[in-house]
Amino acid sequence: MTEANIPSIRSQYVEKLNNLENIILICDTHKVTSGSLIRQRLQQQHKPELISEQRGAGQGQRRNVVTEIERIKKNREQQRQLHAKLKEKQLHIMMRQGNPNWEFLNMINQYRSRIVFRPLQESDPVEDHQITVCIRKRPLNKSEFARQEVDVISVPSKDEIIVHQPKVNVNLKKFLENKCFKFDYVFGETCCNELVYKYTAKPLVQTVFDGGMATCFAYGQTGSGKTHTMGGNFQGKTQDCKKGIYAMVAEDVFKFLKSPEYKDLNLTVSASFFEIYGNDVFDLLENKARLRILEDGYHHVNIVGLTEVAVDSMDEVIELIERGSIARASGQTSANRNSSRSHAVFQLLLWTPGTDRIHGTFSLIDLAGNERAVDMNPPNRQAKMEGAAINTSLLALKECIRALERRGGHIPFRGSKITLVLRDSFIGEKSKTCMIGTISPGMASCEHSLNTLRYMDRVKEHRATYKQRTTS
Ligand SMILES: Nc1ncnc2c1ncn2[C@@H]1O[C@H](COP(=O)(O)OP(=O)(O)OP(=O)(O)O)[C@@H](O)[C@H]1O
Repeated sequence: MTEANIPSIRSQYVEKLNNLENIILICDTHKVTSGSLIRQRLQQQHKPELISEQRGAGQGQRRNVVTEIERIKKNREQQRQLHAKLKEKQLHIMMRQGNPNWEFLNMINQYRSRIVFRPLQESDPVEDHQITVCIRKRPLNKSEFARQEVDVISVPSKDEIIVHQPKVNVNLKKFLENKCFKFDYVFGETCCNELVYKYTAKPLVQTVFDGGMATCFAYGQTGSGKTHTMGGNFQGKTQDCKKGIYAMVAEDVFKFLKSPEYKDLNLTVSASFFEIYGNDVFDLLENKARLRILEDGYHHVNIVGLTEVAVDSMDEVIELIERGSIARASGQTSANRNSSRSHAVFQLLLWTPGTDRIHGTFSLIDLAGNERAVDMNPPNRQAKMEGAAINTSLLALKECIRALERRGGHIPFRGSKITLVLRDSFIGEKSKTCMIGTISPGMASCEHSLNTLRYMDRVKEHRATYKQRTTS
């Protein structure tokens, strides 16, 4: 090989890479088409009437099912191979473009190539827990792609998550610390809000109709997807509130109300939406009016003057969610210009008719960004106070949930305003809670992601397990 040959060899190499990219794209399109066909067929086969017909039809049909399963298996294997090729291609592109973190990317890809991925699927059973702790990883966003951020989070199975933490030792040798955590469910970047809802808040709707208190929290770093999960998908700057857990819960509540089992109870529904910033409560349905929390002689905690709107259709609920979300984002209080500094609480209350007795309550909470609680260098006194208040409230919350799981003993709900307001959710046999930890996948967020996972791990200490391995 002479020097003169180098440009022509390089252009041949680039051409080959481009061909490989085209082949992968074609295969990918084919895979999607055939995948959806198989899914359609399987859905048809699972219709109850068809299943009973199939039973009668006997051996021939059974053979068809076996062939179909084999085809799915083959398809899954092809998908895995394509996935591996795509990752390899991504690595080549990053190396060509001079990504400073390509060595870490290479190590992560090597690690992933040894994992057998088995993510959560719609058909997986929903387990019954008093406290459900789960994690959701969001995909890399446009600006992270532009910064050539490396995705350091892997979701190998429906209940495991691995953080590939990049490290450099004293000899300047780069290596990874792969930290593996286990939770009730882990949702990968391709999971939609509907799937997250199915395994988290949906099972708690029954609790409310059984006369209990249900609570669902979204916890995580700013920008990790808490509002996306609770309030709904963003399309640009506009939020589709129908696609969030707030709205999905309301939809199921209305379905339950009409069901033969609960129709005769004639329960009515009301909704409220407020925000807790520091030690103050602001009404999101009333121009962020400042409210006071008082405890009556029966130890009932009341938010004095909170707007509660009677609702009996989804349109009314969506209107309230939109109104509250806009008020939260607009930041009318001079102090709180950023939604990530406050906890937002959306509540649906079921009332027994003709009385002032609450049958059950569903509280949905979009918590403040947890990185603010650990900010070691706040820019000013106000940020320092904010950070301290968030830290105190998140610690108190963790202790209250742990006390709920221990069933009995001291519940430190006076530790913060959020736990005081949600006091009733931490007592009683019928209370159920779900925590969704949200994770940003980028390398720059690695420390914050680990903090979120450790916090969630401690919420449910006796069940979650934690392993740590180091590879170089
Ligand atoms: N699972 C996801 N899939 C696709 N995009 C997502 C996902 N989660 C979050 N995003 C996007 O990431 C961005 C930040 O998400 P979001 O506003 O929900 O974060 P957050 O944790 O609520 O932040 P903050 O604490 O500031 O309110 C949004 O543009 C959102 O659309």
